[in-house]
Amino acid sequence: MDASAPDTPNAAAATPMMAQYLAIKRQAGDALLFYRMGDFYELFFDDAAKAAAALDIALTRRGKHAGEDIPMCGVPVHAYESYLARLIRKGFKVAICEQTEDPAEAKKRGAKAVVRREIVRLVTPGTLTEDSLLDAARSNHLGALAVLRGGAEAALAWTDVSTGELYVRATSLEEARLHAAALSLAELIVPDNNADTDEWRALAAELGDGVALARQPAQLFDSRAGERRLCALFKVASLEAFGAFGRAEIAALGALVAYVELTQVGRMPALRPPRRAERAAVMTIDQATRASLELLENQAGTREGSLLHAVDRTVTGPGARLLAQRLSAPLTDPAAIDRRLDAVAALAADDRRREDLRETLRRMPDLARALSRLSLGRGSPRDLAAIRDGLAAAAALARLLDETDRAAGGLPEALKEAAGALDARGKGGFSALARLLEEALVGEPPALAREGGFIAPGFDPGLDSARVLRDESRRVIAGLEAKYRTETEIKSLKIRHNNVLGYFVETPPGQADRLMRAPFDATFIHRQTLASAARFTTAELADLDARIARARDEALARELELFDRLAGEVLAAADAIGAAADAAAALDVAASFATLAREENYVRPRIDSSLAFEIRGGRHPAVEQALRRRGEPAFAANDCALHEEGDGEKAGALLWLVTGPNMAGKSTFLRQNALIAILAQAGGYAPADAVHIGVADRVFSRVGASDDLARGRSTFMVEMVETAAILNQASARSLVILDEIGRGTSTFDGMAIAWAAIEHLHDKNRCRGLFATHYHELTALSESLPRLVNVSMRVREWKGEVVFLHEVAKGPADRSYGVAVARLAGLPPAVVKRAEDVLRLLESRRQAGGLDALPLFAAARAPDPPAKPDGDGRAAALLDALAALDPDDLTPRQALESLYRLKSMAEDV
Ligand SMILES: Nc1ncnc2c1ncn2[C@@H]1O[C@H](COP(=O)(O)OP(=O)(O)OP(=O)(O)O)[C@@H](O)[C@H]1O
Repeated sequence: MDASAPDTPNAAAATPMMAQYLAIKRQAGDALLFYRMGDFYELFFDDAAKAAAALDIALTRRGKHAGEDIPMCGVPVHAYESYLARLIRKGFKVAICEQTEDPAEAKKRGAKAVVRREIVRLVTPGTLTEDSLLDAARSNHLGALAVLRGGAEAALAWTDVSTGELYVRATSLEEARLHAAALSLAELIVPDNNADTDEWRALAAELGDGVALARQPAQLFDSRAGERRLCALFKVASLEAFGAFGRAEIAALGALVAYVELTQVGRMPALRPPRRAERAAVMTIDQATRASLELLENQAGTREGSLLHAVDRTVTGPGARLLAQRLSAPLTDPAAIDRRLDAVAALAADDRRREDLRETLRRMPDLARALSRLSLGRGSPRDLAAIRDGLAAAAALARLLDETDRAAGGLPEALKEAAGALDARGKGGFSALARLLEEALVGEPPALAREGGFIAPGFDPGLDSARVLRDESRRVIAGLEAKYRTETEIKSLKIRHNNVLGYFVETPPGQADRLMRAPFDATFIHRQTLASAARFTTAELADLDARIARARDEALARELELFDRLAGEVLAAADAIGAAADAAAALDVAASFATLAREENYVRPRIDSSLAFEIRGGRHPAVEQALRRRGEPAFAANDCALHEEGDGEKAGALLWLVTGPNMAGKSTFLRQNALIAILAQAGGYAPADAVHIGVADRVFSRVGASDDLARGRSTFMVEMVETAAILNQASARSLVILDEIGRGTSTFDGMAIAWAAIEHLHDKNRCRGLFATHYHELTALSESLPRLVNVSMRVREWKGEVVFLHEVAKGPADRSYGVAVARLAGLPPAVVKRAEDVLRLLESRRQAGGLDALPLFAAARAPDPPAKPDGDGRAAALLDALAALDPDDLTPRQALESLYRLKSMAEDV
């Protein structure tokens, strides 16, 4: 919002403080301004109205401006984080404005001078660092998208300010959507001059509400300025040191760094040198597929039931974040996948050592986030303690890995590297820094440096003597109190302290006279008489008071000096500490996969560069666990083979067409195979008896008929747009899962589209794929498509009820059982009954006239039964009459009559 907008007054008629407020508000732009006044951050005008509504706090008034009341609300400084969190979550940006000079200094300029204030930080969704504002288990990515030469060149750069990682990837605007989805960005910086093109609008729509868009001036994306900014930040003469970056990549990195500088108001987090994320190295998974497979969260946006939730056995926040990242971007290089799997295998083989490692990991604080806060000058003594405890845990982890190495006669490469990084072997190690922090800090330091008390006694002689003076003075005061009591013979005399008087002598009012007379009036100076007490000072006490205050200030200043020194030592080792933090997270992920494999009986997948897709006894990770939690029968494992070797007609990728009734397990089967591929390529073990997969470059998954009303597209339109994306993009290496595509339109249209789509996937894309459908007619496709295999979910009928076996069997399903399922679901008996009639009619007509004669709507409207039913019709009528009876509802006489009626109907059949 512009400060000159009609709802914010201009500065002409303002008081000095209001003039200052309005000037700062102009700098804050559209961010809410938290204007520091004593113990509160206050918001005024429109900001106040917005914040009061968003936070559900009182909107009041403070003074007048241009004759009008000024709306105001405030949040207490000591509890501001929780308010900030709520505002950020609701999509606001917040500019924090502090007093940056001592009020006493301001007074020197004149009685009416306003204390200097400045914005010290702009808080946006992508630039959070506080633990209370961050989810320990999720990365918080800030991205910048640069587009050059009208879209011919583009790059996406991203960072997690809370940990300092910095990446960039050359991309196209189209692909940027995919990357942005893979990263689950919290905020994306885009140049404001592009905002009105169709592509950008499409991008913004695709990213949805979860991502805040920060529109920034196009100059921020200037690649030459970006290069200078990056060289200055990383103190190098040329960026070549980190790799050869293209102009778009530099522009994106430059804009990202500039935005961080802008929001952190010059204080840079300890960003690591930029690394290029290779495009080919990871599996591409678009947003629709992520949502449909529920990779990190379920459709409702929570974790339960997601793949991540089912497989997460990590014990640290950074481990959980890394696991989420790996599941979001599985690898495509079999050698790299094997490196990860080797680490999991080594940890799965040794339960005791793995448990020791996990026990140690549990004590591991979030090193990366503590480090980042320290580098931003937002660190606290607790962050120093986190580094101290983290380094101790890292050393213990390295020792445990070395022991495993000796015991197992060797370690896989990934674990060896982790051990090296954990104790910074080759970089001089952490022992000196660890010892320094160990000696310097108390066990559990307080949260705020400015309150002091975090440096351990014995560490610094200067601090110790200041503290001795302070403590001794306290003892002297106790001595003084005893002395005054004896001298005055007032037993209830006390020495007390408050902020106004400092130390003072207090007596009951009745005794006060005594001190105001000779000889005591020479020593005691009267200050105050209250109803309950009289207060005095003495010269001795005043002197002591001053000494204590001096000692306290000295001690505190010394502690703050030591804090800076310790933080400096930590930051000097930032790279090595960052590498140790990464190694611990990777170890946590490997141990998590190993634990999962042991607990849930997962196997090591075989991953190579073939086109194989062979899964024996596969299970759905989330459904399997959910069934167990609910005490239901165990999950039924199923095989899946999507590739035929050799050079016969069927050689190559296979498409499986899965038919079967609703609720039989089609969707579960489809998804479990995609999830196994993702889990395996992320470097995890898989829920199956055996897995052999030739790496998939992309996984596509679509579920028919899911509404997307939020974006105003019809169900069917969404389905078609998404199906088009698959048909246009799937390669022979891709894995495609289509669940009930075509369901969103009329039967014939839907079936025709599904039919054509399968043919295209079979002939043109030649990918591996699974297709679930209700259209039994599609099973006829296998006659013309040699690599299409019909399978179906087995069900058994028992006493007119369907029993789901959840087994995948070769061959098409015989019929749909939809009506039987409807009965199971509790549809009113009359409706079930009517549906059965309609179904029978439809089926008999279909047999007579073939597919073309399927008169769906005519049948549904079929009014009266034929006047003279044929034999079949009479049998049906008899069954209907029987079904219409409710034995519990009949009198004996009615029952008898019914029996006669049925018997006579039976004679006609
Ligand atoms: N292999 C299995 N073993 C045990 N239970 C299963 C299995 N597969 C699915 N189920 C159970 O059956 C339920 C229905 O499965 P699913 O949603 O996959 O059926 P569907 O055939 O796709 O149904 P619809 O056509 O209605 O979408 C699941 O929620 C799960 O509880």
